[in-house]
Amino acid sequence: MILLPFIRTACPRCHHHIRRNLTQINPSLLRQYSSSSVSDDTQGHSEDFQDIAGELRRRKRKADSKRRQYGNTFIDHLLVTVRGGKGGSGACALQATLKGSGPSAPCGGNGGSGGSVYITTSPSLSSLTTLKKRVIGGQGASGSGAHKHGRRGEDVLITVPVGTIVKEIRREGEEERSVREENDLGLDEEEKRKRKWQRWIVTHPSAGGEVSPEEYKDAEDLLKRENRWNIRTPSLEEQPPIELDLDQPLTEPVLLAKGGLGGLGNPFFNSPRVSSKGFLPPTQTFEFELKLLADVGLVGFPNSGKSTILRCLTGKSPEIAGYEFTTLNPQIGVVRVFDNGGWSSDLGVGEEIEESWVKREKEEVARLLGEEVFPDTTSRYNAEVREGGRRGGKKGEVERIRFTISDNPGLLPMASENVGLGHSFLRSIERSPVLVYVLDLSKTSPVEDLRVLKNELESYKKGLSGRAGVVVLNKGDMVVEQEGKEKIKKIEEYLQEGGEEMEVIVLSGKYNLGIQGLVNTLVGKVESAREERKREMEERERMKAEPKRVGSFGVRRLEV
Ligand SMILES: Nc1nc2c(ncn2[C@@H]2O[C@H](COP(=O)(O)OP(=O)(O)OP(=O)(O)O)[C@@H](O)[C@H]2O)c(=O)[nH]1
Ligand SMILES: [Mg+2]
Repeated sequence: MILLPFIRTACPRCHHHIRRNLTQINPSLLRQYSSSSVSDDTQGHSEDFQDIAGELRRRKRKADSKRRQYGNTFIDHLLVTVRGGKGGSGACALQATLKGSGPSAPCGGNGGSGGSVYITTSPSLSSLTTLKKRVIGGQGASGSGAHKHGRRGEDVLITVPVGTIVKEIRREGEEERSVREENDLGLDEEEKRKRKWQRWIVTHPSAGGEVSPEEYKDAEDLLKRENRWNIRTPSLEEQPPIELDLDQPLTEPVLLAKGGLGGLGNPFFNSPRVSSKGFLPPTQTFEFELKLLADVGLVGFPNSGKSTILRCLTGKSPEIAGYEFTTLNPQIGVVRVFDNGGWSSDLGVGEEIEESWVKREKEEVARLLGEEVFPDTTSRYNAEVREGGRRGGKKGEVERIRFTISDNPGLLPMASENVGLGHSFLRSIERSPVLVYVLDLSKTSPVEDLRVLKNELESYKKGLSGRAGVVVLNKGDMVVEQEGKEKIKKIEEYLQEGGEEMEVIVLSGKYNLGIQGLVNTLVGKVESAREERKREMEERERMKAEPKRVGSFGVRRLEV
């Protein structure tokens, strides 16, 4: 019963349901076909319809392959071409006059300016997936008769996650591009001049024959006087590239690309057949790089239990499975810690965390039996909060601190050389002030794993390995006491040798044991990292406010 509507909608031969699908997907495609023989086809399975179904399948396949190509739905690096909208052209129009009452006055309106492209941040985004590869501001409308100016083009807003770094890497003015192309073609000066006129001036030869070079020249001079002729785009050397580090939410949008000026109508040229074109702004290429901003980052080899630990700490339920590279994209969860030491988890101590496929199968059975199934843990968690039956966060309990934690794809030796998922994940932990090494205690030599992890972080970025303040030895349930003690001793000795102060915590993520100790440690680390950052910010502000001094005489420089 549940599957029936889905199957009927997906049936490529059923006229009615395909038709409904199409209205949702592409109205223009539907319009194109609705006038054809479909309505005459009483069976509802006409040739045209098979074409549409094929087209839909082709599009879906294309979209799916694109998604796969980008590793599911997470993108953290992207090049985007941005251009402000083109200005609309000025109009050539003449006022209607009575017969014999002299020449008509020009009355063409100016073109509207093009829309600009702005950028803003959204705390609800955690990937660059929603970004288009080409963003263009709306085009300004052309002017029209009776001095009607064209409408302004619409502004476009790009929304990115907090933590995105934006860098302008290429900028090419349309005028410069045309000139370069003309030089490549080897055109002579006369031809170049003509082309330039055509680029900037609109003419209407229908109103009184061919436009003479003198008329063009006059129009050029007038536009030059208004600084609307041959608008140059400064190169990246002349005007530094735009660089934004959006590590804080933006309070208001920032301009990336300005829309072009609109053209001028024929009254400006005092001519019946000359107006000017709108300005086509330069094309800018931006590099977008997302460095997620979680307070805590989990780092470890594949299968060490990072996702299981995220599940223990938060209401989030990431994919958990007994094979490597289950997690392909960084996941961020929020840990809320309450005054009584409890935290935001719906699990009881010792409660087993099942692998995702087991959980899904059980849910399916429960659904068939008609039992209530929460689609994910977040809603189960919310339901329990509502009922007040959850540990921590009950009515009257106060939240002490809240921090974010990222579960990352597993790291492989040579990840710093981009082996495995390499940089894509190292990029996202780079900004977490607290890193947690997650080691599998059941493996032969966890201390060797720790050594490799540290080396990888260090070779990716100097000093990064020292940011880790915690070593978690997971799967503590899988080792016998003596073996466990020996392994822990080796790790502690290794840390002592390096003179590193790291907390070592043994736990079992799968059975939700020992998590309280991890929560307490993380709270301490996050609090001191935040204080440190606050101090740094205050210091930076102080440096900015201090008057600049020249030489050793302490003379104040006059700020102009
Ligand atoms: N016995 C035991 N098994 C665990 C423990 N923690 C995790 N596991 C199991 O280890 C396997 C891997 O767990 P994940 O949480 O998916 O590991 P991961 O580090 O996220 O793995 P990748 O996403 O592939 O990098 C799963 O089968 C878990 O059930 C634990 O404490 N004890
Ligand atoms: Mg995982």
